[in-house]
Amino acid sequence: MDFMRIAIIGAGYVGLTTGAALAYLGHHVTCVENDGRKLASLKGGRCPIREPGVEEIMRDAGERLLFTSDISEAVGADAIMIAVGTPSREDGSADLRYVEGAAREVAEAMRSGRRYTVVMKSTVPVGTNRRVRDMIREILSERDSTAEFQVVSNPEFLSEGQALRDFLYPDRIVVGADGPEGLEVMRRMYLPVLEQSFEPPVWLPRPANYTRPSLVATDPASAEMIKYAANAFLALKVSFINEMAGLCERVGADVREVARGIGLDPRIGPRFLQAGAGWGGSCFPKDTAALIALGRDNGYEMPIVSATRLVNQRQRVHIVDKLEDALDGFAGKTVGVLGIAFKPGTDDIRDAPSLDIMRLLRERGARVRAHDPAAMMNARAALDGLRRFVEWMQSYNEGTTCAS
Ligand SMILES: NC(=O)C1=CN([C@@H]2O[C@H](COP(=O)(O)OP(=O)(O)OC[C@H]3O[C@@H](n4cnc5c(N)ncnc54)[C@H](O)[C@@H]3O)[C@@H](O)[C@H]2O)C=CC1
Ligand SMILES: O=C(O)[C@H]1O[C@H](OP(=O)(O)OP(=O)(O)OC[C@H]2O[C@@H](n3ccc(=O)[nH]c3=O)[C@H](O)[C@@H]2O)[C@H](O)[C@@H](O)[C@@H]1O
Repeated sequence: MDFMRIAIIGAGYVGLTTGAALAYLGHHVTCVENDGRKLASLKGGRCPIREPGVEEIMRDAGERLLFTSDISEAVGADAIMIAVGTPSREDGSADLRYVEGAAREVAEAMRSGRRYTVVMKSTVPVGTNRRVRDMIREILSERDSTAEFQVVSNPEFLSEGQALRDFLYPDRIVVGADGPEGLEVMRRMYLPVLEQSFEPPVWLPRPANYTRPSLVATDPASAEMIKYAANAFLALKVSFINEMAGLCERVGADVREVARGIGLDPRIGPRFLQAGAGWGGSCFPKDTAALIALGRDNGYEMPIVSATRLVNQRQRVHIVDKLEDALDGFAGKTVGVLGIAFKPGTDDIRDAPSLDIMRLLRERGARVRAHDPAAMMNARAALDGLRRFVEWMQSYNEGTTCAS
Protein backbone atom coordinates (compact mmCIF):
# COMPACT_ATOMS: atom_id res chain seq x y z
CA MET A 1 0.00 0.00 0.00
CA ASP A 2 1.28 3.40 -1.05
CA PHE A 3 0.97 5.61 2.05
CA MET A 4 1.12 9.38 1.82
CA ARG A 5 2.20 12.34 3.90
CA ILE A 6 -0.86 14.47 4.50
CA ALA A 7 -1.30 17.76 6.36
CA ILE A 8 -4.65 19.02 7.59
CA ILE A 9 -5.26 22.66 8.45
CA GLY A 10 -7.92 22.91 11.19
CA ALA A 11 -8.47 20.12 13.72
CA GLY A 12 -12.18 20.58 14.41
CA TYR A 13 -14.98 18.04 13.92
CA VAL A 14 -14.03 17.44 10.30
CA GLY A 15 -10.25 18.00 10.31
CA LEU A 16 -9.57 15.98 13.42
CA THR A 17 -11.80 13.05 12.47
CA THR A 18 -10.37 12.97 8.96
CA GLY A 19 -6.78 13.34 10.17
CA ALA A 20 -7.05 10.68 12.85
CA ALA A 21 -8.85 8.28 10.49
CA LEU A 22 -6.33 8.79 7.65
CA ALA A 23 -3.52 8.10 10.15
CA TYR A 24 -5.39 5.02 11.38
CA LEU A 25 -5.45 3.80 7.74
CA GLY A 26 -1.66 4.12 7.55
CA HIS A 27 -0.94 7.61 6.20
CA HIS A 28 1.38 10.03 8.00
CA VAL A 29 -0.72 12.99 9.08
CA THR A 30 0.17 16.37 10.54
CA CYS A 31 -2.76 18.42 11.87
CA VAL A 32 -2.20 22.16 12.12
CA GLU A 33 -4.44 23.83 14.71
CA ASN A 34 -4.14 27.42 15.82
CA ASP A 35 -6.44 27.28 18.84
CA GLY A 36 -3.99 26.92 21.76
CA ARG A 37 -6.42 25.11 24.05
CA LYS A 38 -7.43 22.56 21.45
CA LEU A 39 -3.82 22.02 20.49
CA ALA A 40 -2.72 21.41 24.09
CA SER A 41 -5.46 18.85 24.51
CA LEU A 42 -4.62 17.12 21.21
CA LYS A 43 -0.92 17.00 22.04
CA GLY A 44 -1.86 15.37 25.32
CA GLY A 45 -3.72 12.65 23.37
CA ARG A 46 -7.16 13.95 24.32
CA CYS A 47 -9.94 14.62 21.83
CA PRO A 48 -11.29 18.14 22.52
CA ILE A 49 -14.67 17.40 20.93
CA ARG A 50 -17.24 14.78 21.79
CA GLU A 51 -16.94 12.42 18.86
CA PRO A 52 -17.15 8.70 19.63
CA GLY A 53 -14.06 6.65 18.80
CA VAL A 54 -11.86 9.56 17.70
CA GLU A 55 -9.72 9.53 20.84
CA GLU A 56 -9.26 5.79 20.45
CA ILE A 57 -8.05 5.99 16.85
CA MET A 58 -5.82 8.94 17.78
CA ARG A 59 -4.18 6.51 20.19
CA ASP A 60 -4.01 3.69 17.61
CA ALA A 61 -2.46 6.02 15.02
CA GLY A 62 0.43 6.73 17.42
CA GLU A 63 3.44 8.40 15.78
CA ARG A 64 1.66 8.63 12.42
CA LEU A 65 -0.52 11.46 13.79
CA LEU A 66 1.15 14.72 14.83
CA PHE A 67 -0.29 18.03 16.01
CA THR A 68 1.30 21.43 15.61
CA SER A 69 0.50 25.12 15.27
CA ASP A 70 3.43 25.63 12.93
CA ILE A 71 2.40 25.70 9.28
CA SER A 72 5.99 25.03 8.17
CA GLU A 73 5.56 21.49 9.50
CA ALA A 74 2.65 21.00 7.10
CA VAL A 75 4.51 21.73 3.91
CA GLY A 76 6.59 18.57 4.17
CA ALA A 77 3.38 16.80 3.08
CA ASP A 78 2.30 15.95 -0.47
CA ALA A 79 -1.36 16.73 0.13
CA ILE A 80 -2.53 19.66 2.28
CA MET A 81 -6.18 19.59 3.28
CA ILE A 82 -8.02 22.74 4.36
CA ALA A 83 -10.71 21.89 6.95
CA VAL A 84 -11.37 25.22 8.66
CA GLY A 85 -14.76 26.71 9.48
CA THR A 86 -16.94 28.55 6.94
CA PRO A 87 -19.49 30.34 9.15
CA SER A 88 -22.28 32.61 7.93
CA ARG A 89 -21.81 36.30 7.32
CA GLU A 90 -24.63 38.60 8.33
CA ASP A 91 -26.12 38.45 4.81
CA GLY A 92 -26.12 34.63 4.88
CA SER A 93 -23.18 34.18 2.54
CA ALA A 94 -20.27 31.98 3.59
CA ASP A 95 -17.50 33.80 5.43
CA LEU A 96 -14.34 32.59 3.72
CA ARG A 97 -11.84 34.43 5.89
CA TYR A 98 -10.54 31.25 7.57
CA VAL A 99 -10.28 29.39 4.26
CA GLU A 100 -8.44 32.29 2.67
CA GLY A 101 -6.25 32.72 5.77
CA ALA A 102 -5.30 29.04 5.69
CA ALA A 103 -4.64 29.14 1.93
CA ARG A 104 -2.45 32.21 2.36
CA GLU A 105 -0.42 30.56 5.14
CA VAL A 106 0.02 27.44 3.02
CA ALA A 107 1.12 29.46 -0.02
CA GLU A 108 3.59 31.44 2.04
CA ALA A 109 5.13 28.26 3.44
CA MET A 110 5.20 26.09 0.29
CA ARG A 111 8.71 24.96 -0.59
CA SER A 112 10.26 25.68 -3.96
CA GLY A 113 10.75 22.66 -6.18
CA ARG A 114 7.93 20.70 -4.50
CA ARG A 115 4.57 19.74 -5.97
CA TYR A 116 1.50 19.86 -3.73
CA THR A 117 -2.13 18.90 -3.87
CA VAL A 118 -4.28 21.36 -1.91
CA VAL A 119 -7.52 19.63 -0.92
CA MET A 120 -10.54 21.78 -0.09
CA LYS A 121 -12.46 19.88 2.58
CA SER A 122 -14.38 22.85 4.02
CA THR A 123 -17.86 23.48 2.64
CA VAL A 124 -17.37 26.40 0.26
CA PRO A 125 -19.51 28.20 -2.35
CA VAL A 126 -19.04 27.36 -5.99
CA GLY A 127 -16.00 29.16 -7.36
CA THR A 128 -13.97 29.06 -4.13
CA ASN A 129 -11.59 26.37 -5.36
CA ARG A 130 -10.70 28.53 -8.33
CA ARG A 131 -10.35 31.61 -6.11
CA VAL A 132 -8.02 29.75 -3.76
CA ARG A 133 -6.02 28.49 -6.72
CA ASP A 134 -5.59 32.04 -8.06
CA MET A 135 -4.65 33.32 -4.60
CA ILE A 136 -1.97 30.67 -4.07
CA ARG A 137 -0.64 31.22 -7.57
CA GLU A 138 -0.31 34.96 -6.93
CA ILE A 139 1.50 34.50 -3.62
CA LEU A 140 3.91 31.96 -5.09
CA SER A 141 4.66 34.32 -7.95
CA GLU A 142 5.28 37.22 -5.51
CA ARG A 143 7.67 34.94 -3.64
CA ASP A 144 9.39 33.83 -6.87
CA SER A 145 8.72 30.31 -5.64
CA THR A 146 8.99 27.35 -7.99
CA ALA A 147 6.54 25.32 -5.89
CA GLU A 148 3.80 23.73 -8.01
CA PHE A 149 0.31 22.84 -6.88
CA GLN A 150 -3.19 21.78 -7.87
CA VAL A 151 -6.41 22.41 -5.96
CA VAL A 152 -8.92 19.58 -5.56
CA SER A 153 -12.41 19.75 -4.05
CA ASN A 154 -13.30 16.95 -1.62
CA PRO A 155 -16.47 17.90 0.29
CA GLU A 156 -17.29 16.09 3.51
CA PHE A 157 -20.59 14.37 4.35
CA LEU A 158 -20.02 13.13 7.90
CA SER A 159 -22.62 13.69 10.61
CA GLU A 160 -21.54 14.74 14.06
CA GLY A 161 -21.73 11.99 16.65
CA GLN A 162 -21.03 9.34 14.00
CA ALA A 163 -18.18 11.06 12.20
CA LEU A 164 -15.80 8.15 12.34
CA ARG A 165 -18.36 5.67 11.10
CA ASP A 166 -19.20 8.01 8.22
CA PHE A 167 -15.51 8.35 7.35
CA LEU A 168 -14.73 4.63 7.34
CA TYR A 169 -18.00 3.46 5.77
CA PRO A 170 -19.22 6.29 3.52
CA ASP A 171 -21.86 6.05 0.77
CA ARG A 172 -19.68 8.02 -1.61
CA ILE A 173 -16.49 10.02 -1.86
CA VAL A 174 -16.78 13.11 -4.02
CA VAL A 175 -13.71 14.50 -5.75
CA GLY A 176 -13.79 17.59 -7.93
CA ALA A 177 -10.59 17.86 -9.92
CA ASP A 178 -9.53 19.65 -13.08
CA GLY A 179 -7.52 16.71 -14.37
CA PRO A 180 -6.52 13.08 -13.81
CA GLU A 181 -3.58 13.90 -11.51
CA GLY A 182 -5.79 15.37 -8.76
CA LEU A 183 -8.15 12.43 -8.96
CA GLU A 184 -5.25 9.99 -8.72
CA VAL A 185 -3.89 11.64 -5.55
CA MET A 186 -7.33 11.42 -3.92
CA ARG A 187 -7.74 7.82 -5.01
CA ARG A 188 -4.44 7.01 -3.28
CA MET A 189 -5.55 8.85 -0.16
CA TYR A 190 -8.86 7.01 0.10
CA LEU A 191 -7.81 3.65 -1.36
CA PRO A 192 -8.24 1.67 1.91
CA VAL A 193 -11.77 3.10 2.24
CA LEU A 194 -12.63 2.68 -1.44
CA GLU A 195 -11.48 -0.95 -1.34
CA GLN A 196 -12.48 -1.52 2.30
CA SER A 197 -9.07 -3.13 2.70
CA PHE A 198 -8.35 -1.80 6.22
CA GLU A 199 -8.86 -3.73 9.43
CA PRO A 200 -11.92 -2.16 11.10
CA PRO A 201 -11.48 -0.95 14.67
CA VAL A 202 -12.89 -3.57 17.05
CA TRP A 203 -15.38 -1.07 18.44
CA LEU A 204 -16.57 -0.02 14.98
CA PRO A 205 -17.03 -3.12 12.82
CA ARG A 206 -18.01 -2.86 9.19
CA PRO A 207 -21.83 -2.69 9.09
CA ALA A 208 -23.57 -5.80 7.82
CA ASN A 209 -24.61 -5.42 4.17
CA TYR A 210 -22.23 -2.48 3.71
CA THR A 211 -21.02 -2.18 0.13
CA ARG A 212 -17.99 -0.23 -1.03
CA PRO A 213 -18.47 3.52 -1.55
CA SER A 214 -18.80 5.08 -4.98
CA LEU A 215 -16.12 7.48 -6.09
CA VAL A 216 -17.86 10.45 -7.68
CA ALA A 217 -15.22 12.01 -9.89
CA THR A 218 -16.35 15.35 -11.19
CA ASP A 219 -15.29 18.95 -11.79
CA PRO A 220 -14.60 21.31 -8.84
CA ALA A 221 -17.71 23.47 -9.32
CA SER A 222 -20.03 20.45 -9.36
CA ALA A 223 -18.30 18.98 -6.29
CA GLU A 224 -18.82 22.24 -4.40
CA MET A 225 -22.46 22.29 -5.48
CA ILE A 226 -23.04 18.62 -4.52
CA LYS A 227 -22.24 19.46 -0.90
CA TYR A 228 -24.74 22.33 -0.66
CA ALA A 229 -27.42 20.46 -2.61
CA ALA A 230 -27.10 17.43 -0.30
CA ASN A 231 -27.51 19.48 2.87
CA ALA A 232 -30.35 21.54 1.42
CA PHE A 233 -32.20 18.39 0.38
CA LEU A 234 -31.84 16.77 3.81
CA ALA A 235 -33.01 19.98 5.50
CA LEU A 236 -35.92 20.10 3.07
CA LYS A 237 -36.98 16.57 4.02
CA VAL A 238 -37.08 17.46 7.72
CA SER A 239 -38.97 20.71 7.08
CA PHE A 240 -41.40 18.84 4.85
CA ILE A 241 -42.30 16.31 7.54
CA ASN A 242 -42.59 19.09 10.12
CA GLU A 243 -44.99 20.92 7.84
CA MET A 244 -46.98 17.69 7.47
CA ALA A 245 -46.89 17.29 11.27
CA GLY A 246 -48.57 20.68 11.72
CA LEU A 247 -51.42 19.64 9.47
CA CYS A 248 -51.61 16.16 11.04
CA GLU A 249 -52.20 17.79 14.45
CA ARG A 250 -55.06 19.80 13.04
CA VAL A 251 -56.79 16.96 11.20
CA GLY A 252 -56.23 14.15 13.70
CA ALA A 253 -53.54 12.17 11.86
CA ASP A 254 -50.34 10.81 13.41
CA VAL A 255 -47.27 12.15 11.64
CA ARG A 256 -45.19 9.12 12.70
CA GLU A 257 -47.61 6.87 10.85
CA VAL A 258 -47.49 9.17 7.86
CA ALA A 259 -43.66 9.13 7.88
CA ARG A 260 -43.69 5.33 8.09
CA GLY A 261 -46.20 5.10 5.28
CA ILE A 262 -44.35 7.37 2.88
CA GLY A 263 -40.86 6.27 3.93
CA LEU A 264 -41.43 2.71 2.71
CA ASP A 265 -41.57 4.06 -0.83
CA PRO A 266 -37.93 3.69 -1.94
CA ARG A 267 -38.28 6.85 -4.00
CA ILE A 268 -38.80 8.73 -0.72
CA GLY A 269 -36.91 6.63 1.86
CA PRO A 270 -37.45 6.52 5.63
CA ARG A 271 -34.55 8.68 6.82
CA PHE A 272 -34.80 12.35 7.78
CA LEU A 273 -38.54 12.08 8.24
CA GLN A 274 -38.60 12.47 12.00
CA ALA A 275 -40.77 15.42 12.97
CA GLY A 276 -39.70 17.42 15.99
CA ALA A 277 -38.10 20.71 16.93
CA GLY A 278 -36.65 21.13 13.45
CA TRP A 279 -33.06 21.16 12.32
CA GLY A 280 -30.15 23.06 13.75
CA GLY A 281 -26.41 22.55 13.99
CA SER A 282 -23.32 23.99 12.45
CA CYS A 283 -24.22 23.13 8.88
CA PHE A 284 -27.86 23.01 7.71
CA PRO A 285 -28.56 26.59 8.88
CA LYS A 286 -25.41 28.13 7.42
CA ASP A 287 -25.35 26.02 4.26
CA THR A 288 -28.97 26.70 3.31
CA ALA A 289 -28.30 30.42 3.92
CA ALA A 290 -25.14 30.27 1.81
CA LEU A 291 -27.00 28.53 -1.02
CA ILE A 292 -29.64 31.28 -1.09
CA ALA A 293 -26.87 33.89 -1.03
CA LEU A 294 -25.11 32.14 -3.92
CA GLY A 295 -28.38 32.20 -5.85
CA ARG A 296 -28.84 35.90 -5.03
CA ASP A 297 -25.32 36.70 -6.24
CA ASN A 298 -26.19 35.00 -9.49
CA GLY A 299 -29.59 36.64 -9.92
CA TYR A 300 -31.47 33.44 -9.08
CA GLU A 301 -34.16 33.01 -6.43
CA MET A 302 -34.29 29.76 -4.44
CA PRO A 303 -37.89 29.62 -3.13
CA ILE A 304 -37.73 25.97 -2.06
CA VAL A 305 -34.61 26.46 0.06
CA SER A 306 -36.08 29.70 1.47
CA ALA A 307 -39.30 27.91 2.45
CA THR A 308 -37.25 25.12 4.03
CA ARG A 309 -35.68 27.70 6.34
CA LEU A 310 -38.95 29.47 7.03
CA VAL A 311 -40.76 26.27 8.05
CA ASN A 312 -37.82 25.36 10.28
CA GLN A 313 -37.85 28.69 12.11
CA ARG A 314 -41.63 28.49 12.51
CA GLN A 315 -41.31 25.06 14.10
CA ARG A 316 -39.36 26.50 17.06
CA VAL A 317 -42.12 29.03 17.73
CA HIS A 318 -44.80 26.41 17.16
CA ILE A 319 -43.41 24.22 19.95
CA VAL A 320 -43.54 27.08 22.43
CA ASP A 321 -47.07 28.03 21.29
CA LYS A 322 -48.24 24.48 21.87
CA LEU A 323 -46.74 24.33 25.33
CA GLU A 324 -48.17 27.72 26.27
CA ASP A 325 -51.59 26.50 25.22
CA ALA A 326 -51.24 23.25 27.15
CA LEU A 327 -50.08 25.05 30.31
CA ASP A 328 -52.62 27.83 29.98
CA GLY A 329 -49.86 30.45 29.99
CA PHE A 330 -46.37 30.45 31.47
CA ALA A 331 -46.88 32.76 34.45
CA GLY A 332 -45.40 31.15 37.57
CA LYS A 333 -44.42 28.02 35.62
CA THR A 334 -41.04 26.36 35.30
CA VAL A 335 -40.22 24.48 32.12
CA GLY A 336 -37.53 21.80 32.08
CA VAL A 337 -35.70 21.48 28.78
CA LEU A 338 -34.04 18.11 28.33
CA GLY A 339 -31.42 18.26 25.59
CA ILE A 340 -29.61 21.43 24.60
CA ALA A 341 -27.33 20.16 21.81
CA PHE A 342 -28.73 20.46 18.28
CA LYS A 343 -29.28 16.69 18.20
CA PRO A 344 -28.58 13.66 20.40
CA GLY A 345 -25.07 12.23 20.64
CA THR A 346 -23.15 15.50 20.33
CA ASP A 347 -22.04 18.39 22.54
CA ASP A 348 -22.44 20.87 19.67
CA ILE A 349 -24.97 23.60 20.40
CA ARG A 350 -24.41 25.71 17.29
CA ASP A 351 -27.85 27.00 16.19
CA ALA A 352 -29.58 24.39 18.34
CA PRO A 353 -33.40 24.75 18.29
CA SER A 354 -33.28 24.60 22.11
CA LEU A 355 -31.57 28.01 22.26
CA ASP A 356 -34.43 29.80 20.46
CA ILE A 357 -36.98 27.76 22.37
CA MET A 358 -35.46 28.69 25.75
CA ARG A 359 -35.21 32.34 24.76
CA LEU A 360 -38.87 32.37 23.71
CA LEU A 361 -39.97 30.59 26.87
CA ARG A 362 -38.25 33.22 28.97
CA GLU A 363 -39.63 36.07 26.89
CA ARG A 364 -43.12 34.71 27.50
CA GLY A 365 -42.61 34.53 31.26
CA ALA A 366 -41.56 30.93 31.95
CA ARG A 367 -38.68 30.00 34.21
CA VAL A 368 -36.40 27.59 32.42
CA ARG A 369 -34.23 24.80 33.72
CA ALA A 370 -32.22 22.90 31.17
CA HIS A 371 -29.98 19.90 31.10
CA ASP A 372 -27.93 18.04 28.56
CA PRO A 373 -25.78 15.00 29.31
CA ALA A 374 -23.00 16.21 26.98
CA ALA A 375 -23.43 19.89 26.14
CA MET A 376 -23.51 21.68 29.50
CA MET A 377 -20.02 23.16 29.10
CA ASN A 378 -20.74 24.56 25.65
CA ALA A 379 -24.16 25.77 26.82
CA ARG A 380 -22.65 27.61 29.77
CA ALA A 381 -20.10 29.30 27.54
CA ALA A 382 -22.67 30.28 24.90
CA LEU A 383 -25.28 31.43 27.40
CA ASP A 384 -22.86 33.38 29.53
CA GLY A 385 -24.77 36.06 31.39
CA LEU A 386 -27.88 33.89 31.34
CA ARG A 387 -26.17 31.30 33.49
CA ARG A 388 -28.81 31.34 36.15
CA PHE A 389 -31.35 29.73 33.91
CA VAL A 390 -29.11 26.97 32.67
CA GLU A 391 -28.79 24.79 35.69
CA TRP A 392 -28.21 21.15 36.36
CA MET A 393 -31.29 19.03 36.57
CA GLN A 394 -30.64 18.49 40.26
CA SER A 395 -33.21 21.15 40.77
CA TYR A 396 -35.70 19.34 38.59
CA ASN A 397 -38.81 18.72 40.65
CA GLU A 398 -42.44 17.79 40.41
CA GLY A 399 -43.57 21.26 39.55
CA THR A 400 -41.46 21.25 36.41
CA THR A 401 -42.92 20.62 32.98
CA CYS A 402 -40.62 18.86 30.56
CA ALA A 403 -40.08 19.81 26.93
CA SER A 404 -37.58 17.74 25.03
N1 LIG B 1 -19.16 19.69 11.59
C1 LIG B 1 -19.61 18.89 10.66
O1 LIG B 1 -20.35 17.96 10.95
C2 LIG B 1 -19.27 19.10 9.22
C3 LIG B 1 -18.62 20.25 8.78
N2 LIG B 1 -18.34 20.42 7.44
C4 LIG B 1 -17.62 21.61 6.99
O2 LIG B 1 -16.24 21.47 7.35
C5 LIG B 1 -15.68 22.72 7.71
C6 LIG B 1 -15.11 22.65 9.11
O3 LIG B 1 -16.17 22.41 10.00
P1 LIG B 1 -15.91 21.97 11.54
O4 LIG B 1 -14.85 20.93 11.57
O5 LIG B 1 -17.23 21.69 12.11
O6 LIG B 1 -15.33 23.34 12.13
P2 LIG B 1 -14.65 23.56 13.55
O7 LIG B 1 -14.91 24.98 13.89
O8 LIG B 1 -15.01 22.47 14.49
O9 LIG B 1 -13.07 23.39 13.22
C7 LIG B 1 -12.32 24.29 12.46
C8 LIG B 1 -10.95 24.39 13.13
O10 LIG B 1 -10.05 25.11 12.29
C9 LIG B 1 -9.16 25.84 13.13
N3 LIG B 1 -8.52 26.87 12.29
C10 LIG B 1 -9.10 27.94 11.67
N4 LIG B 1 -8.17 28.60 10.94
C11 LIG B 1 -7.00 27.94 11.10
C12 LIG B 1 -5.68 28.13 10.58
N5 LIG B 1 -5.40 29.14 9.75
N6 LIG B 1 -4.72 27.28 10.97
C13 LIG B 1 -4.98 26.25 11.80
N7 LIG B 1 -6.21 26.01 12.32
C14 LIG B 1 -7.21 26.84 11.96
C15 LIG B 1 -10.06 26.34 14.23
O11 LIG B 1 -9.33 26.72 15.37
C16 LIG B 1 -10.95 25.12 14.47
O12 LIG B 1 -10.42 24.27 15.46
C17 LIG B 1 -16.81 23.73 7.52
O13 LIG B 1 -16.73 24.29 6.24
C18 LIG B 1 -18.05 22.90 7.65
O14 LIG B 1 -19.14 23.45 6.95
C19 LIG B 1 -18.66 19.48 6.51
C20 LIG B 1 -19.28 18.32 6.90
C21 LIG B 1 -19.62 18.02 8.27
O1 LIG C 1 -22.47 19.42 6.42
C1 LIG C 1 -22.57 18.99 7.54
O2 LIG C 1 -22.08 19.50 8.53
C2 LIG C 1 -23.34 17.74 7.85
O3 LIG C 1 -24.70 18.15 8.15
C3 LIG C 1 -25.54 17.08 8.53
O4 LIG C 1 -25.04 16.45 9.69
P1 LIG C 1 -25.30 17.03 11.17
O5 LIG C 1 -25.50 18.51 11.09
O6 LIG C 1 -24.20 16.50 12.01
O7 LIG C 1 -26.62 16.40 11.72
P2 LIG C 1 -27.85 15.56 11.15
O8 LIG C 1 -27.86 14.24 11.76
O9 LIG C 1 -27.95 15.63 9.68
O10 LIG C 1 -29.05 16.40 11.76
C4 LIG C 1 -29.26 17.76 11.39
C5 LIG C 1 -30.46 18.31 12.11
O11 LIG C 1 -31.68 17.76 11.60
C6 LIG C 1 -32.45 17.25 12.67
N1 LIG C 1 -33.22 16.09 12.17
C7 LIG C 1 -32.60 15.10 11.48
C8 LIG C 1 -33.32 14.03 10.98
C9 LIG C 1 -34.70 13.96 11.18
O12 LIG C 1 -35.41 13.04 10.73
N2 LIG C 1 -35.29 14.97 11.88
C10 LIG C 1 -34.59 16.03 12.39
O13 LIG C 1 -35.17 16.94 13.01
C11 LIG C 1 -31.44 16.88 13.77
O14 LIG C 1 -32.04 16.82 15.02
C12 LIG C 1 -30.46 18.02 13.62
O15 LIG C 1 -30.91 19.17 14.31
C13 LIG C 1 -25.59 16.04 7.41
O16 LIG C 1 -26.37 14.92 7.82
C14 LIG C 1 -24.18 15.57 7.04
O17 LIG C 1 -24.25 14.70 5.92
C15 LIG C 1 -23.34 16.78 6.68
O18 LIG C 1 -22.01 16.39 6.39
